[in-house]
Amino acid sequence: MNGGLQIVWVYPDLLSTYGDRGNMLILAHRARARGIPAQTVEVRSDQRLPEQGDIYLLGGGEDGPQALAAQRLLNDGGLARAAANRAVVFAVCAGYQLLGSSFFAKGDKCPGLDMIDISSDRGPSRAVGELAGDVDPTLGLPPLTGFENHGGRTHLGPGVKPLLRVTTGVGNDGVTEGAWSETILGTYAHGPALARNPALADLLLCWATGEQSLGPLDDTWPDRLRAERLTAVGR
Ligand SMILES: NC(=O)CC[C@H](N)C(=O)O
Repeated sequence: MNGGLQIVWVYPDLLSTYGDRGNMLILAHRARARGIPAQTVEVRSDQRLPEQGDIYLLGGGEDGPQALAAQRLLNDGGLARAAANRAVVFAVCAGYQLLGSSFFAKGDKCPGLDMIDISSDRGPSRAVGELAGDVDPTLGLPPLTGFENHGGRTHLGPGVKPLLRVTTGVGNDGVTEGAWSETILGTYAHGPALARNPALADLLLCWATGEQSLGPLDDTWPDRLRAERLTAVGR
């Protein structure tokens, strides 16, 4: 982090469904509100990814754009190199699946970036609706709330931990949701996830800045949103 936080939105032209770009806005806002300068960079799929970013964000996408994004990210190689240098990666849905060894798109098995120990196949039906559950206690976060819409199911290897135990929705397989390892975290939660889960945004900011904690913010509005969404699923 040289003089400020660089937040990179990866391939807005391919991976950006259900308001996932909001994750970038939330991170920049919550950093600046703590006096941490933050710069946002949007990198299209025909451009090289910068490797000095502090946080890389990937969103959801339909099968075709997802497969193309994976191919271009594999050719580019920058995301894997940045993560190997301990950049933070936060990936949603299609972006989450393509960080693993393989995923399915339009019936074909596609190679992923193999950055985390997951693989995805197809489920018996599309998972659409609210997604909620209890986050891995080692992360110290309140329950997660999000919205999911995916056909894939994700299987976790021993190299990653699930992000949460599902209480509503499907996530990876109806039992667990998302995965994390070191400074890479993936989830099926749209919403956008970081607007619905500001504590998760702050965790990513702590990982990126090396801070143990960040000063409190007025979270009246996000708290209202969380209460409304969690009440809707009986929590
Ligand atoms: N919303 C998404 O990103 C969908 C991801 C993937 N194409 C699937 O259906 O599983």
